[in-house]
Amino acid sequence: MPPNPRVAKAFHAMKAIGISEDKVKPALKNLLKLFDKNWELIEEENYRALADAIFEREESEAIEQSKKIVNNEEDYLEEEAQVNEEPERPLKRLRLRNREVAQVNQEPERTFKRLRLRNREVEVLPSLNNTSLPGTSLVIPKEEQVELLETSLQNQNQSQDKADSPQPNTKKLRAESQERSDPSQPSAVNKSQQKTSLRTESNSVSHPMRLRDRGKGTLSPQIPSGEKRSSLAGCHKEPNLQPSIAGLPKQKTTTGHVLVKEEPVTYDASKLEVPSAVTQPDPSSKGESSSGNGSIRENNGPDLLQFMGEKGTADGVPISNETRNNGNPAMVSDALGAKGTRFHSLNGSVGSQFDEEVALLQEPKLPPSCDGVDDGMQLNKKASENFCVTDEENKENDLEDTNFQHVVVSQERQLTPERISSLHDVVDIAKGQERVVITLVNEFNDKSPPSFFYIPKNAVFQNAYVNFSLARIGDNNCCSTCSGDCLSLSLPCACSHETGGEFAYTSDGLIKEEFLKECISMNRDPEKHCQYFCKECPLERSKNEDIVGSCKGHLVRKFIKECWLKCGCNIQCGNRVVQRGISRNLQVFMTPGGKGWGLRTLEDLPKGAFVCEYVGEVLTNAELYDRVRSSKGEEHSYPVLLDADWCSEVVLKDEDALCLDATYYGNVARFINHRCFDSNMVEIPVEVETPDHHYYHLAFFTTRKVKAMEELTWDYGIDFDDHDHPVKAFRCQCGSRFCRSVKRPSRSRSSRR
Ligand SMILES: C[S@@+](CC[C@H](N)C(=O)[O-])C[C@H]1O[C@@H](n2cnc3c(N)ncnc32)[C@H](O)[C@@H]1O
Repeated sequence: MPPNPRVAKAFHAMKAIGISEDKVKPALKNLLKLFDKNWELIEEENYRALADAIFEREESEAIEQSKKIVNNEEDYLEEEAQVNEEPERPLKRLRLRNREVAQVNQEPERTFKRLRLRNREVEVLPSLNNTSLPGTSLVIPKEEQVELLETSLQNQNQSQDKADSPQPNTKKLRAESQERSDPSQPSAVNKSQQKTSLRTESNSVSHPMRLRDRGKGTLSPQIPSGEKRSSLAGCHKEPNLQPSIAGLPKQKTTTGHVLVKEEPVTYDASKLEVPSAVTQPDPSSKGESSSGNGSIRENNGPDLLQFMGEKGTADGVPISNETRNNGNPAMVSDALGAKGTRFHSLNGSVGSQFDEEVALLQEPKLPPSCDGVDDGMQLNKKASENFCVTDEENKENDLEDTNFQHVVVSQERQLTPERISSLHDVVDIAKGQERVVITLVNEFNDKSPPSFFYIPKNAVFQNAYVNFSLARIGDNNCCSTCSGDCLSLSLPCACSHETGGEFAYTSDGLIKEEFLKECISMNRDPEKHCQYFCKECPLERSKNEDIVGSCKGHLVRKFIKECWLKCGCNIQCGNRVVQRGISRNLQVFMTPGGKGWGLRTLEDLPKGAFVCEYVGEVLTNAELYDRVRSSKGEEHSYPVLLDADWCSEVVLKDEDALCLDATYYGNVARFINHRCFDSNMVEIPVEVETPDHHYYHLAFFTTRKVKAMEELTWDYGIDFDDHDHPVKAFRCQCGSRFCRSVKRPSRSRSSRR
């Protein structure tokens, strides 16, 4: 049955004020009954009746819940009141919002004790329905908690007569809400984003992370087109090229960064701060991903978005709405009505016809890992300590399945609609553009997510020359006579030629063991692998056009070659993994170790699993160089260097020397932090649209099994000793025992890389 457009409109109207479908559905159903399906009454005054019904429903649920809590704790409290007369109110522990607090009890002082007890015991909010997602879990700043508590106490004092007269703190809250909803006022999120983008005191600058196969210098020179260059084509080994650059003889990438964290470098990754709140992935999500069901939303088209000549990204000026809406990218800091924003699906039992209508209207359900919040669950201390498992920790301790009992604090339901709308983007930072929902949580501080446009595929910024023409793909570069799944062929097709006559993938969609091993080795021990050396290296020239340093070498990398448009196989072909996009349950989270945001997996990942691609703007190195110079200390995500046929005999033009920058346009990979040497992911170049390595995709695969909740990391290849580089490296907090930024007198080269 086609969806009832009126239901859809009602959902849409509620969504616009931050109310998710699962809340709308039962209320709408009731109203339809109540009004005998008279839609006019519901639609009046922009669905006012519906909004009221939802809020009333919430309130009565809260009252119910509060009553339960009161009953449960009554006895204990009596005891506690006699034994323990704590003089100080442990305000900081309290996380209840005023409405709920006000409903707990009519006696303020007593309520307070109850709250204190409850928070001490469990630090969990009462009775939360399943509308909360890990991605919506945000801790209320401490000051706000205090404010809320005070507000609630005053509310209680006056609750007998339910007077309408505004109370001081309520006023404050209202003012805050109004401010947020007032379009003329920047929202709280936007304010902090502004703060981030305006930060000038720091010395952050970007630099491209170089693919280790392709050389070392990072910033491209301003090369006049047509200038004759000589380079040495061919491959020869030249180990110990730069003994002075310990640990990273082939790459050096450095960066300065805005937020050089003051926290000490920790080598023991297990000593992590206990979080105030944690989220729980649904155990049922384990091992599951949407990859298995073959639901593909977008692919088969060119894997590159063209944004030729877009202005404003280089200097961080946000792109206009029209620009955004016409293209795929969606700015993550957007407020209401964002394309593809999803809310939690319904779970209530609702009547038949309505159900069908609603079911058809619903956007895809969130992955199971996103909705497994157990209401009122007690905080399991062990779980909270383990909430964030570092790869080091996991490797060494081989954590048994820890049955994490993660608890969400401060959930969606407690927030005002205004607040919800300002935060709702964190439900899916990909804004519906990936096959999975990617949530974002901050359990440590009140930092907002960075402002950037989420794009699921690379996009050309301006000058980069990327040629996708079908004519370039010859018979040897595709398998036009294949059908179905190329991996099932007894004799591998032409698309396996580049990987030595064998496909890089197993039939389970993982990278083959040997292939993976070699890629890891190339990253960890580049000196052991074949390199090219340019006579005159464009990357070196970029550092200093007057005195060009010698080429540091360009690794001859292993590439994955995937089937593409001219191939006869289907999109489910086992040789099309990266182009199908992200299929794993991932989450952006605030790391506790001073590295800022990071990316973690919400499900166990096997070794060799594709996680995500590094997506960003395709820039020429010259453009990047300009960008870095003009960014003047602005925080920059890490650019990576792409191939430029460095060693070819032809003259390299500016538009041939490419890199990817995810600072202003990027995907989830822009949140992946660096870990020296033993990171749990490795980057592997993937050739999809082009038959050469001029432009390619950079994909991350796991180097070992990765447990759910572990942070995902990769080795940026930074040379922390490269003080000559125009950009300074950040202070590494990776916690690896092989950390290259740690000064150890006896550190040998091999111990570092
Ligand atoms: C690609 S971004 C990663 C996401 C970033 N943490 C954020 O909050 O947006 C790279 C930046 O993250 C920080 N970072 C990444 N790995 C780090 C590490 N091991 N130690 C300290 N900071 C790190 C640095 O500030 C670096 O410039």
